[in-house]
Amino acid sequence: MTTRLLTAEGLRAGYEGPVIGPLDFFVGAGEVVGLSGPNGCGKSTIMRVLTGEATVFSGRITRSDGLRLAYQPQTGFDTGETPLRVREVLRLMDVDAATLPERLRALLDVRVDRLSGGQRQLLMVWAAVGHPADLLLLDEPTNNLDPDGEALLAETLGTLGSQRGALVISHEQDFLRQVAHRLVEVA
Ligand SMILES: Nc1ncnc2c1ncn2[C@@H]1O[C@H](COP(=O)(O)OP(=O)(O)OP(=O)(O)O)[C@@H](O)[C@H]1O
Repeated sequence: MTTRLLTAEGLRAGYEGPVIGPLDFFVGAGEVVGLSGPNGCGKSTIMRVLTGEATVFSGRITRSDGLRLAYQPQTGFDTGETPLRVREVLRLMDVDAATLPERLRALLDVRVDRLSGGQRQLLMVWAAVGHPADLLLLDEPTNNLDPDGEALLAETLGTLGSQRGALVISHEQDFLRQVAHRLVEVA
């Protein structure tokens, strides 16, 4: 049987009160699982349960022992006034620059506050993909990506290997169908 990295059972979660559930799904090692559903149905909330930003009201979500997570939030990150360069951000995030695709390696010495929207998105996505984590949480990773960036991401998710898994939220049905082994519909 596949090792389960993450298992949700009767999960009801949210903020002041539940906004999702009850929901059952799992992510096995070697699997990419897609989360789809309309705006506001609670897809990001599932990821926020794992980062501690949302609350479990009933049911549960279980991680495999010692599971390491990498999270690419939909909203991106703010480096504020500090003029960090791409290589410094990656170092802070414990990401090996050698794992980056060529088009991002060319940006290593650029200040992150001077990246274009798509370059910034590529950086966020590869900060998660390049992190030595067992489970990748990618929230709308294709936002702002051009077709080459999207193809590169699809290819990378296809070669995660048998030990790692990914939970991917996307409104792009074609992309999800291409990368996901299974889809979970969040109503
Ligand atoms: N911090 C918060 N406090 C209270 N309610 C919130 C908070 N964040 C999100 N919500 C609400 O929870 C519900 C689910 O939001 P969530 O962001 O999980 O949806 P989503 O499916 O990811 O949406 P989208 O596809 O638009 O990104 C929405 O009704 C939203 O208004």
